[in-house]
Amino acid sequence: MNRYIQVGDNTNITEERQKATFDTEVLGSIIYEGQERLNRRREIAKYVEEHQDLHDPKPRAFMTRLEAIENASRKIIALKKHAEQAINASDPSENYLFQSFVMGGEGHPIALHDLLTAPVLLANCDDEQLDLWLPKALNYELNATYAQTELGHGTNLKDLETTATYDTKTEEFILNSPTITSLKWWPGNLGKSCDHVVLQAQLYIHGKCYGAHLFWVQIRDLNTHKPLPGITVGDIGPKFGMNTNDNGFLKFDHVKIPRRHMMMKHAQVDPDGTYHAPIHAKLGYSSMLYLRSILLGLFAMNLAQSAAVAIRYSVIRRQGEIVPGEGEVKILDYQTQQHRLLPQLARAFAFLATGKFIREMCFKVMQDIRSGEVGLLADLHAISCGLKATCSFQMALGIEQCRMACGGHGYSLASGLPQLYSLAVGGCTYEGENMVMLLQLARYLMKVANDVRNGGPKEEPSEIVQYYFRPAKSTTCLIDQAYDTNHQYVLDTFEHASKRATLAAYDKLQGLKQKGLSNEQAWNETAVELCKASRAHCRTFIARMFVEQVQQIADLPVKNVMNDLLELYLFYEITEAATTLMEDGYMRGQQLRFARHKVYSLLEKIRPNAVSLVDSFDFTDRQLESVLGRRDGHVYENLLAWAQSSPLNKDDIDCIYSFFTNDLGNFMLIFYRYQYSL
Ligand SMILES: CCCCCCCCCCC/C=C/C(=O)SCCNC(=O)CCNC(=O)[C@H](O)C(C)(C)COP(=O)(O)OP(=O)(O)OC[C@H]1O[C@@H](n2cnc3c(N)ncnc32)[C@H](O)[C@@H]1OP(=O)(O)O
Ligand SMILES: Cc1cc2nc3c(=O)[nH]c(=O)nc-3n(C[C@H](O)[C@H](O)[C@H](O)COP(=O)(O)OP(=O)(O)OC[C@H]3O[C@@H](n4cnc5c(N)ncnc54)[C@H](O)[C@@H]3O)c2cc1C
Repeated sequence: MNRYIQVGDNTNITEERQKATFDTEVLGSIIYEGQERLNRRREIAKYVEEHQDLHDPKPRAFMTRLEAIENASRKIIALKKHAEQAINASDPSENYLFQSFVMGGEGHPIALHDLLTAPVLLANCDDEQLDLWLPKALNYELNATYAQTELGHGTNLKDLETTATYDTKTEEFILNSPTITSLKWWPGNLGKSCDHVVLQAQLYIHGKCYGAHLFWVQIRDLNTHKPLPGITVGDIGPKFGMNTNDNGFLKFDHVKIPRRHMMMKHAQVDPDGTYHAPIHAKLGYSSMLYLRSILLGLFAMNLAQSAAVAIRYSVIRRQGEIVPGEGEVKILDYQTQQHRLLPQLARAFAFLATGKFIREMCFKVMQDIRSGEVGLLADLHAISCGLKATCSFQMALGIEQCRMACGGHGYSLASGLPQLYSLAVGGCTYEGENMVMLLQLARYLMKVANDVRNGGPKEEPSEIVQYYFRPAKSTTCLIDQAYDTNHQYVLDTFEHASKRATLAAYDKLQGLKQKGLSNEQAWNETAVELCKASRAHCRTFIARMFVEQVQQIADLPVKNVMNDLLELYLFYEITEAATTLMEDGYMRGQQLRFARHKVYSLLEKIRPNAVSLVDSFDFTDRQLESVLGRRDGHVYENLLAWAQSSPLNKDDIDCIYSFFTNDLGNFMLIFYRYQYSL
């Protein structure tokens, strides 16, 4: 049952909805973790629809960067005025929903503040500091961002150059940017909007460097918004995407801040300069841990949005015949189209299940840290780094695949897909460049491999890596066994691939060290294999999360369709991992062919449910910002209306004609006449 069936919709899409074998409402409540949340989502969306001041005056594709930033500023102010009435403003998930409906993902002047300030303060400030700063942050009396990356260093935090030198005489820190490469570069909303920063700077006391620490620093006057003395700040210019966000640069010239403006929950500096180290050296990196963990759910939604656009469009678009003489088919009937799109949808569901697990694990770790417990920190750091890299990469490729699957119209900004891609692909870079993130997970996996090679773990291993220590049930792949209804053999296959990749990287690393290479040289020469191991481990983890999620579904029709998607995900991933699996003889050609055929038959099986599956996400047209992905399927007439709203169509003046009216134009006219004897 698809609840979106409506009179007046394009019949091509209505007939798709009539084919649904499951209730979109039930799946929707699973996606949004409960019927109540799904209902709230609808209420908030309805509120946004009903208030015109929360809308864009024209498609954002037709705005200049400046217009888009002004529009975003106007809307965020309107949004804050409406918040009391529209949502439970103290509930972060309602706030996030409301903002995403109104603002989209391109950014706005308080995006970073909303995303990070409260979590960073809560994780890093002592009680007295929290009392002073948190209420102001929550009441929007100030607007802060997270200033870590510098012109010269983003990845390698150990070599950040901004200094915070403690002066025992005045009990102040002196902030300085000693070189051009030490300028802060990239922080969101730093360019024009924010007045405070959470600053990562190297702490120096009596000439000794204690590494990067966090400071709370005011950079602009709260009344005039002018930079404070000693501060140079500005926007870094247009980017590949996220252009309504004013990512900025920042330079300090011996700016003084009070001692108590160092965030002192974990590390402290006494008035006399005595330093107290934190219980874990990397606690100051917790904002990255937090964001990497919550980003996975966002990646899932970005991918689902692009699948929603491309799948809906693919049942409207008719092109060519499959059976000559039977008329043009919907492009979704082509196997190649299904093969391009449906695995993206399956991955979106897989990432959603994974994101939920990691988000909950992150909240637990944050809670533990507050009570002085850091036992799970390394586990979460490793897996969240690996998953951030794996999911953002597959999401970005998936969105681009959806865009290309829409042919020419996918190239138009009317599809919404180029904007979604340019926004989403940033996730491969921010919060840690993807290769670097895979290598962080690999560090952790090498410790696991060391235990495997040396007689087992010294202490109970985390649940996430326990499979490395379990003996394999079979030395060959059994995925073609018909009775593998709970997908255990497929999971065994992924586990085999992870173990093999991890141990191969480990053995290579050890071999190189035995040949006399230093740890660092050996690491660099094994880096590609290390990344492979991380990806394989992430694939195993995601697959397990998805299997467990589907196993828990109570509603049979939904469970059936989700099981189809799950199988598609699993067998598609097997075909992707085939080289590794066949390299050691674990999988045979016959099994690879079995996996491929499973994929093809699942594509056919899922095809009738495709539109209803994406409908279950309950995306509003405002959210999708896509003429191709319109819920009512009226694509062509709206493509024309969209094109006609282009400022270029405002009048009939020829741009070349106006060019001819100036001197250079006259010259060009003479030149052309001469050239072509006009
Ligand atoms: C719903 C959400 C809506 C979202 C809307 C999206 C909007 C997007 C906004 C985008 C905002 C973007 C913000 C940013 O990008 S902020 C800047 C982020 N920067 C990075 O991520 C930098 C990447 N670099 C690092 O993280 C580190 O430098 C790196 C981990 C790579 C290395 O650090 P370091 O050199 O100090 O450490 P080592 O390699 O020597 O490792 C030492 C050990 O420490 C462990 N470690 C490292 N980090 C952590 C951590 N966070 N927690 C726990 N442990 C950590 C590491 O594993 C090593 O352990 P071992 O020695 O035991 O192996
Ligand atoms: C849209 C966007 C928003 C951002 N917002 C913020 C923000 O709000 N606050 C903030 O502080 N920062 C922000 N950043 C900065 C971001 O966190 C960094 O760009 C990111 O961490 C990558 O660092 P980098 O730019 O130094 O890349 P580099 O480290 O220079 O990467 C370049 C290449 O070098 C490789 N490389 C680097 N080190 C290694 C290594 N050790 N081993 C192997 N390969 C390596 C990388 O894999 C990559 O291929 C943002 C960036 C973007 C794009």
